[in-house]
Amino acid sequence: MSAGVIGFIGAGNMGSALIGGIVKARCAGPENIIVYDVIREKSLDLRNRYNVTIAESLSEVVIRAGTVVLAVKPQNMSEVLDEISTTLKNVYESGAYPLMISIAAGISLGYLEERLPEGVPLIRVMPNTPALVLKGASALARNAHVRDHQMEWALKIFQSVGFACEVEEKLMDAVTGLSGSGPAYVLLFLEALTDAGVFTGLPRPLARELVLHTVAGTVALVQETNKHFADLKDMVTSPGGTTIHGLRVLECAGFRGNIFDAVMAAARRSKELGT
Ligand SMILES: NC(=O)C1=CN([C@@H]2O[C@H](COP(=O)(O)OP(=O)(O)OC[C@H]3O[C@@H](n4cnc5c(N)ncnc54)[C@H](O)[C@@H]3O)[C@@H](O)[C@H]2O)C=CC1
Ligand SMILES: O=C(O)[C@@H]1CCC=N1
Repeated sequence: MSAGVIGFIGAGNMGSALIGGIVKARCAGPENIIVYDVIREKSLDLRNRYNVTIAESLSEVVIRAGTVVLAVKPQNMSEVLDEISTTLKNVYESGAYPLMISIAAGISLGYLEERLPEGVPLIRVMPNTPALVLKGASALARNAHVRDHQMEWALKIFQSVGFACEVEEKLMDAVTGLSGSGPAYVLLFLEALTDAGVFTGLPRPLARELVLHTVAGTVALVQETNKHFADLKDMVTSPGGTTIHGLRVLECAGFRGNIFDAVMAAARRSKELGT
């Protein structure tokens, strides 16, 4: 096992987003990243793009990596854990356990502990897809076997692809419903806003540019002024003007309530996936 080697089990949307981000941010060189996916084309694609190493089996990742990221769907987690459990015991007999990191929605530390040998250091993470462009948001929760330096290393990995912080595990379902699933809500909004621009007569490329600059500019406005969202909203909203007419339609359609419901539904699903 090499301490600096990061192994990935699963190279789908999220595994590849993290690998791309880690390489771009130079958190680890491609020579220190090893990947295994049951669909070999996915690993080959990553090797073509980033020059990372391909493993021939799950066990090879566990044997060679000091940190192993489990990036398979929650539904595939049980089979993966069964398969790596024995290898983990063998690795321990010749040294120490690798740090195991799961990014699977809903899969709790307790679930992982039950299926892996006693004493394995485990971190549960909820990242999101903007990690691919180093703008991700991740929350990390650890079990009792994770030492501070291991947590710092894991935070460093996820900070290399954006914002990352440690939270108590009881907050993970809420984090999943908000920032894990959040990019999809935002993209739906961006798409709807663009379509609305097209509906009112704007050429699509222009509508898209206006939407992207409006959203990026608004985020920058909040970050730079640090003002409350409502104060900045009021700045846009003239008495009897255009904005208040638009806002009224959104309020009457239950815009805020729908967002509450969406985040709650996703958080509930995260909880269900872990049971
Ligand atoms: N997509 C997202 O926005 C986010 C996903 N997640 C979590 O990340 C995990 C992965 O999600 P995605 O990347 O979206 O899914 P995905 O389906 O794109 O990727 C999963 C990969 O795992 C591979 N796989 C399945 N069984 C395997 C096995 N036994 N050994 C090795 N590889 C195997 C599949 O071939 C696939 O490439 C999930 O647990 C999800 O909850 C977390 C945060 C955000
Ligand atoms: O939809 C999902 O289950 C995953 C977890 C968070 C974002 N995507």
